[in-house]
Amino acid sequence: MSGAGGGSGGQGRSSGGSGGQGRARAGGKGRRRPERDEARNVAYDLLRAVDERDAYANLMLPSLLRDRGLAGRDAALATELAYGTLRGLGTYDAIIAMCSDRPPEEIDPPLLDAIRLGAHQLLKTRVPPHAAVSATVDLVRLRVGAGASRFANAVLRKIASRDLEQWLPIVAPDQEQDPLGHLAVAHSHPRWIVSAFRDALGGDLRETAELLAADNERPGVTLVAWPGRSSVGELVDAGAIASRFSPYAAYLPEGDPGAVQAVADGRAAVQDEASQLVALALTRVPVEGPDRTWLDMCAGPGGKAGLLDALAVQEGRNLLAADLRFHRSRLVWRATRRAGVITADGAEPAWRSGVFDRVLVDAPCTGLGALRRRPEARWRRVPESVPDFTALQRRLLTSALDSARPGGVVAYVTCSPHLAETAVVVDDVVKRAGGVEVLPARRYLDEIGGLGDGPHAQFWPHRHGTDAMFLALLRKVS
Ligand SMILES: C[S@@+](CC[C@H](N)C(=O)[O-])C[C@H]1O[C@@H](n2cnc3c(N)ncnc32)[C@H](O)[C@@H]1O
Repeated sequence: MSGAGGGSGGQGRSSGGSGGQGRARAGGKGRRRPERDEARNVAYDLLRAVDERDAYANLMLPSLLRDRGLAGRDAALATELAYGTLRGLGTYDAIIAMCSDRPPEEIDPPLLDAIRLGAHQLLKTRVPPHAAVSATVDLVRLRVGAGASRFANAVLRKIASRDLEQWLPIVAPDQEQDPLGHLAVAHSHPRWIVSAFRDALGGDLRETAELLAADNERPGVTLVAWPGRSSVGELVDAGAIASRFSPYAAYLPEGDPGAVQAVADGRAAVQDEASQLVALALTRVPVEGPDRTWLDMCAGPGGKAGLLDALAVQEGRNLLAADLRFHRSRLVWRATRRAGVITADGAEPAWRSGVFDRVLVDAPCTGLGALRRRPEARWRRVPESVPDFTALQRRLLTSALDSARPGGVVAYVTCSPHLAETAVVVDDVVKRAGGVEVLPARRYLDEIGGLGDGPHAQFWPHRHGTDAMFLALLRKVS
């Protein structure tokens, strides 16, 4: 397929403000003024911030929407366009490459982001094709430049000549010859992540495709009713739906969680259901002897600590919550009521060894289990970062076992299903430490189906509607 564009494409001004550009003409033959569409501009600004400043889309978007005065449907549109584009850009770039006279990496980044935004509208939304093309061309005209808008127009018209189903067999590697490459392009994930997911799913490519598809869906909002402070009934009265698995969870089908009174009061919060369940599982394992002191060793920003704290208050236990970073410990302090909160290195603990009855180590990880929530994360992570994480995870789990008393229980948790960060770390540390019993984690998760066959438990977005959270439960025998 021949490329579009010609010499002027991508040579326009780089991204800048739009003020005073209303007199510019639209790209192509049209003589009308380009229209500024605030939802698309916000989406575009978010893409640029992610690219230029390594911004976190989910952290930056709320203030961007607020500053631009977008709410309701406009805010939803801006969010969908930005997140959808960030998630899908692996697929979109493969299609853009077929429709342009230069590979995506040679297109001026501000222009490339705008074209990706247009490609997303054309291939994944119900925006009519002519509106997707003209709105994107207007955006390019206003934000990048006139020459660039002609290039964008030509590329987008080529993209619009087929729908996504028709493009995929053209741009994705053959499914039989290169199944990983096919899944990577068809579901817009880096190949190394597809490979890690396939391994964690026992080599099942069909299920790997289901997981990748689930990663591209917007996750629902799950709330936690902190026991003793609010209840699932209260959340249900506020419009939520009681959850499938956690006795403290409710799904919020629509609306702003901050508008739920219990959340506004700090008696409930937003928390993934698997996050609740792994913390709960730790509290459910019977221990012989005293059960007074609990430790959350990597507690920031305080999701699991919030639930453990509420349970500890109810059951008369003491929780110590630690995090390496001061600002993360402050967030833990805000999320808890009675817990002791400290800034400390869990790998070189400030506390005495062998004193805690229950220890949670929710280790820093690649976060590959939460790709639904962080749309740009899949493109930021690199396989070279895995060994650094696994080295730290080994140190933290070893230290957690050291911190537990004989007979005490340790929960090792990651928000990643990558085997190198999950079972391999646990097997390795258990072997080296000696005197550790591996407990059947599923027994403490109400035997929820689909958590795997081994002693550990692995949640999955496509099976459970949760993040891909991993749990191993270990008892220190001696
Ligand atoms: C996966 S997050 C924990 C999430 C938290 N448990 C929750 O549910 O909200 C990992 C945390 O470990 C912290 N961390 C990293 N290295 C650490 C260390 N050596 N000791 C203690 N905390 C550490 C990070 O700052 C980060 O807040």
